[in-house]
Amino acid sequence: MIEKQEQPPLIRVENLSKTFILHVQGEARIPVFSDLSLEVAAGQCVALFGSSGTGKSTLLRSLYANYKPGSGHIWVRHGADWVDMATAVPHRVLEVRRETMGYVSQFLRVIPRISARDIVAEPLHALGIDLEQARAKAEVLLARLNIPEAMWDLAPATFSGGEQQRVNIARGFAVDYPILLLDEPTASLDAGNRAVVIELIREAKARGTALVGIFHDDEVREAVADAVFNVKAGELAA
Ligand SMILES: Nc1ncnc2c1ncn2[C@@H]1O[C@H](COP(=O)(O)OP(=O)(O)OP(=O)(O)O)[C@@H](O)[C@H]1O
Repeated sequence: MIEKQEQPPLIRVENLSKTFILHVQGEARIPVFSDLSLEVAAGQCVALFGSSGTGKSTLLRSLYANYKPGSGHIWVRHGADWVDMATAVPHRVLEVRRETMGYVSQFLRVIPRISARDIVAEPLHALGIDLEQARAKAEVLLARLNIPEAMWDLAPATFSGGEQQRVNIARGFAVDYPILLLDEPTASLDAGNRAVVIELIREAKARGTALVGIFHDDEVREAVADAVFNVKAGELAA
């Protein structure tokens, strides 16, 4: 029997705690989670789980260094180094985001007058990929996500919610990041486009990407997640 090769971890969360302090409301304290530890390996997809308000989004945003945790570490494998996103200086955070860690948020940040094609191509071009090559990859992704060709030259400000979300997903998958964070990537998609997103996630896993996501859709979670992390209990279950 051939033993399954153990994959190396790409994310190591250690004893992470977060309390929001509302300075404009009399220093009110909102404890969200404490002492969370979690490892995510190459090729593994971990779904964050918990009822509304347990801190799934807060954890995901902390991994991306949008929020600063109160204590603990978020080690991410960045090339040959380990970078702690909890303490990294801003230029290091930006470097990790550019090269190592992608993030698909729920909503597209539209940029006036920039076409859908260029919004998707931009993260690749930022890595030094030739613009025409980056645009070609953007077109493949936009086509897979069923954005009609006639819309590729348009700025997505006027697109529907689902169309904007699909442009956002295309942008998130443009670069083959070693780590990808997904915040409800299928929230406003129909069944056909949900299936495309499932395929994209499976392809990323096969390439060795480590994924952490929030999937409210049971069907999507079951199709892609290898393990579920209960944010309230701080426990990982297969
Ligand atoms: N920027 C913020 N400032 C203050 N409190 C916040 C902030 N973001 C989240 N919270 C609080 O932290 C707690 C966790 O919120 P979070 O959005 O992480 O939960 P969630 O599990 O993702 O919920 P849902 O499933 O409803 O999206 C909530 O009580 C929320 O009010």
